[in-house]
Amino acid sequence: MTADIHADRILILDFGSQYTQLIARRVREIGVYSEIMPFDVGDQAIADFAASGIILSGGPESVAFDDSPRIPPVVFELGVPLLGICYGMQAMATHFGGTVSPSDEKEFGYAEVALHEPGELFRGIEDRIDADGRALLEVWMSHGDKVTELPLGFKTLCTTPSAPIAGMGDDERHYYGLQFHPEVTHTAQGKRILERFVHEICGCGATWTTEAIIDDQLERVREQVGSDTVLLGLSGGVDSSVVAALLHEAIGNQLLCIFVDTGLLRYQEGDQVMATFAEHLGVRVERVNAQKQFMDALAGVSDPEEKRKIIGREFIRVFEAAAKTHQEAAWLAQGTIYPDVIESAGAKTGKAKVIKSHHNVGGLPEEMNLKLVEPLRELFKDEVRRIGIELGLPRELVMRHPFPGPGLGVRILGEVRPEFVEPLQKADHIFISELRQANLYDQVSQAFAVFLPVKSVGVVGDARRYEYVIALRAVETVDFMTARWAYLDHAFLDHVSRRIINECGGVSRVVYDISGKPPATIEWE
Ligand SMILES: Nc1ncnc2c1ncn2[C@@H]1O[C@H](COP(=O)(O)OP(=O)(O)OP(=O)(O)O)[C@@H](O)[C@H]1O
Ligand SMILES: O=c1[nH]c(=O)c2[nH+]cn([C@@H]3O[C@H](COP(=O)(O)O)[C@@H](O)[C@H]3O)c2[nH]1
Ligand SMILES: NC(=O)CC[C@H](N)C(=O)O
Ligand SMILES: [Mg+2]
Repeated sequence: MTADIHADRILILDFGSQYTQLIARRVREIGVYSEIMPFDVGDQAIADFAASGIILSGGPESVAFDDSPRIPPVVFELGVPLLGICYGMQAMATHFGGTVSPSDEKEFGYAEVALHEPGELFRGIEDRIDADGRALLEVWMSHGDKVTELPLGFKTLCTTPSAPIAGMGDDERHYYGLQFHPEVTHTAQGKRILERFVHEICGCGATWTTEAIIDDQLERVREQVGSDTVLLGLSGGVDSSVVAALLHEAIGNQLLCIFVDTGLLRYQEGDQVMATFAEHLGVRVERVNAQKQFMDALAGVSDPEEKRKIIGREFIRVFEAAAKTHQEAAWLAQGTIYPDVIESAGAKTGKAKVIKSHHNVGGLPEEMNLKLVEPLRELFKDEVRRIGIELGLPRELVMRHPFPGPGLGVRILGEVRPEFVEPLQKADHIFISELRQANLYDQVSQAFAVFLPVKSVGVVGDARRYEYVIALRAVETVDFMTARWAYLDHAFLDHVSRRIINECGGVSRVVYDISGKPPATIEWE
């Protein structure tokens, strides 16, 4: 039996901050399992979680309004340390009878706080000492409201000129509040502050490590599936590849991967996936050549949502057929990761609007009778990547940009015609190889080419050319929810454009997409 890596655990109650996921990732980076729950999840769920400590996130609302979110009283009955961040601090102050006032001066971005009295939370932490001998911290703020009167039992820990109570604490009950955000990297000592809270104040050990997560998962998967056969849809993307490596380690030949060549994959991707998994890693992989099936199903369809649904449906057909052929299979493995779980919970509450129907194996029909195995369900992408590296997957594969399940089906705008696929694959390949060559690939979060089925005039060798347009897209983002377009060097873009027009055939013009998300999305469809 391996050590229980979930024994020490931090609960994060979400009041709607943009940084809630970041808090959970930071806590895990410092070695402690953490989960996010909505603040109104209910007393039972909060108590049952058995947290060693609770962090109350920031949020967009103002405690000045009576109907804004409040901290559920059960939180104070559990006798565990609490850390309120921004809205969380303001809600805590309100709960204990302090005063929170809207401030004249809104503070966004960089600020310098002076430590007043470090207390347990700031013990040994400072960035520098000013001329008056005060310890200073460089932090990042984003608030309008502020605590103006301390609740009973609390002391002021730190101050800024515009927020005299920028941090408060009660070392007896281990309750703390911070007006700034320790979870963002701009707060230089943020990680150490969280470390003090999680390790020293909550007493959590650093048990959440890559090796321990792997050991734990191997044990759980073996226990879950016994000697049954497991089917896995392997795309060659990061998540399903890491699931493949993990399951291969756990159950060896009981794993059977189904790789679907939709004909809408990246340049030579099919051969690469087979070479990596079947030949080098010894994983059982069955390649289903379904190019014609997908292309026929898409013929004549140009609406993006309809195309996505058709592709999703054809995937299901292929998996169903595979399940029939392999009657012995009792399990279906999926590369579902924690952000998928959080986001689909958000979608279920009906608050989020459907912008795109993301292709998802989760839509598989009940009649398949396959039970689900989702070993990455609790993990963030960076944790998934570390596991992939630890399990010996090639770095290039693990650090790959995400590639949507519908593939080039949503990167050929409008009707997907077979003759558009090859020029797009080639253009994309040129762009990606040049990014790698220039050491830019890892600096952008996702990059790809899009095929625009509009013709434009060009001139080559004194002759007229009337051909299609390729758009290049490269974005920088942390969570893919918002993104900015990458400021790629002009000389670099010029070089890529020339290569694409010269080498791809059927292309007379290359454009670069300079739209952020929002208002644009990352994919064009
Ligand atoms: N061509 C394919 N063949 C088999 N399964 C696929 C294919 N494309 C997608 N899938 C399945 O759909 C799931 C969701 O796709 P998604 O793109 O979100 O994940 P991924 O491809 O594993 O990783 P990444 O996000 O890095 O691309 C995959 O985990 C995989 O199980
Ligand atoms: O597996 C997937 N199935 C899909 O249907 C899908 N649509 C978009 N994406 C990827 O999600 C991220 C955000 O994309 P958008 O800004 O276009 O919504 C980007 O990384 C996109 O590549 C998908 N991934
Ligand atoms: N980032 C936050 O949590 C902001 C809290 C609150 N809405 C304010 O403006 O002060
Ligand atoms: Mg993918």
